[in-house]
Amino acid sequence: MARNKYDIDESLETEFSFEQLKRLGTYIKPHRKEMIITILIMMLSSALGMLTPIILKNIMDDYIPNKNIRGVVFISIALLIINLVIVINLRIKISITTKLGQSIIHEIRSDIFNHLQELPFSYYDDRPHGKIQVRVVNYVNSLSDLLSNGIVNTITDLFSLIFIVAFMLFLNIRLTLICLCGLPLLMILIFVIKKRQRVAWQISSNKSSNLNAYIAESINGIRVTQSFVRERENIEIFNNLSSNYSSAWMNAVKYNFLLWPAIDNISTLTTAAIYVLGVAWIDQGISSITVGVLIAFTGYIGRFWAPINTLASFYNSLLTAISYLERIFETIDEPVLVKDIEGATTMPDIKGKVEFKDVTFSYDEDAMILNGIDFTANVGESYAIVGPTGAGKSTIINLISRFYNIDSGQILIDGVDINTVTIKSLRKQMGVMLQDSFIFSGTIMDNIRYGNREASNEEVIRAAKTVCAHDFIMGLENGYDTEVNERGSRLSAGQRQLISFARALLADPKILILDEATSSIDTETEILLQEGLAKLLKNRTSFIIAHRLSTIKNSSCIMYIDGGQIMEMGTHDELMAKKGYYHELYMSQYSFLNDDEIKVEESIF
Ligand SMILES: Nc1ncnc2c1ncn2[C@@H]1O[C@H](COP(=O)(O)OP(=O)(O)OP(=O)(O)O)[C@@H](O)[C@H]1O
Repeated sequence: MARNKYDIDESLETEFSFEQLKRLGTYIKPHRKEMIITILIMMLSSALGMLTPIILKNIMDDYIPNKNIRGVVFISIALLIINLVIVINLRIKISITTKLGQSIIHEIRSDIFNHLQELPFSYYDDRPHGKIQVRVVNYVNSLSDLLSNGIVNTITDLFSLIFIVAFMLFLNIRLTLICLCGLPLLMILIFVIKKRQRVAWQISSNKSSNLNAYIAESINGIRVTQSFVRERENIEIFNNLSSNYSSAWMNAVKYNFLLWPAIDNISTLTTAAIYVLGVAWIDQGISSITVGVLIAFTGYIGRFWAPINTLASFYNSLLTAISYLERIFETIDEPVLVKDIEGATTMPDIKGKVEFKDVTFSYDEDAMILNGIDFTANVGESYAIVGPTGAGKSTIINLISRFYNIDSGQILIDGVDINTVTIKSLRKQMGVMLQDSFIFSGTIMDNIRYGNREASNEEVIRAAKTVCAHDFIMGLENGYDTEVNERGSRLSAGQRQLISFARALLADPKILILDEATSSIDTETEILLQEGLAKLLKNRTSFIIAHRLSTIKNSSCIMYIDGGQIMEMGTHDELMAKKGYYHELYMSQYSFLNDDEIKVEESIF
């Protein structure tokens, strides 16, 4: 998929596909027992409801003319009991269907969320997160009505309709045929608006997705917005997207509203025809039509159009739901591009040799990012990757953990091609600290333990001490049990980095990847950290990206990357002596210091 953003509509499925409904059926199938019970209960209610007009007919044609008071009282009690049973059945139905709808919704939502956990970085690179979120929350929620009431009501109403028509035919065939004349008219209307109505709902779901994407983006970027006083412009964009959504929704709902008045009119028309013709036929003395028959029949007309109304409303929600289902299933079906190959084996215990053999990689087909990367990192050595911004440094380290598939070449760990082992067994043995040191909502302890769920409190604290995070954590009101918000907004950038640093260490990895791990850490803490880091890096192969070159001066090897290629490789001294790219970069960082000051600065680290 091309990259999407909040003001770009997602593509629309063109054809109405019953596949979506068939798939929805697979979620409903395990609950068929409850569904059948509810349908049976509702059919009983509907059959009982059917008796009322027949009973009324008997009162009119028989009991009243014959002054049968006992019969009238008896029938009234029977009607009361019928109504009571109907009410109790309705209560049972609501309780079962509400639970049923919610559990199906939970299953669909879990399927999307579970799949999202598997999808590679590239999926998230390509679309706004708000558009993903709206599928998991809003779209799935919007199926609630369809699943909890829609299906049961529809099946029950279909049966009711069959009962009603049977009762009507039993009462009088002529009058029944007049009533049924209204149906073809309704069918024509549904056929005419069907396609437009479906597209209108698809457009509405797109606009709601755009709006959500923008809201999510604005919330994430609120600090920048306020710093650059962009609130007015943001409100304008929001108003625009919101009004687009409102108009799209109004347009879609307009089609839904077409059906009810149409049904009302057709129903009134047929009822009027039945009265006029019924009275005329009684007048002509047609024996099968009595006043009682006419009254009973008009009772059935109301009951005949009520389920049709519900069926039409089900049809409306079905079309709405399909536009959401398309998006939901699209996410569930999104191919997991970075996945285990067939027969993938478990990565043996890693020792730490990492080889890149002529690796090429691109995020988008038309822009090559890495071009022929070739290097070997030996067990237990530290490799620094430096170079200008956008050179491809983070990309290289993302490939070691196989966050993306490479285009060509090979990446080997201890001689094993990482494509041939399971991703889980590979990543479990890596300690990765990415540029974005993400903090999850929860305690500091939980956040560090993210690196190794089995780690004891003591191990967590030891890791925090190693990276010099312990002191600041103990300074928080509840120490390690202090609750932090999502993204760690109550922590400083450096504190967040220290926590994610500890998290990476806790996994006790043989390969450690640190992307800008110390960029926000003050010099004093960094000096302390260097000590811990030196201990920590011992016996581990590490890859460190750092713009502050003092941090990586002691690395076993420094790679200078530019334009997706390794331009230079060697120790700090070798590269300085070479007076090439690295030398230039180093000198540019310290150009404000004279030679003596550089010596002092260097001696610190
Ligand atoms: N998810 C992505 N999709 C498309 N292009 C990307 C993506 N991430 C990075 N790029 C592009 O790939 C190139 C290399 O990016 P990378 O993040 O590896 O650079 P870097 O050397 O780590 O930069 P910096 O020092 O600024 O972090 C850049 O041109 C960037 O625009």
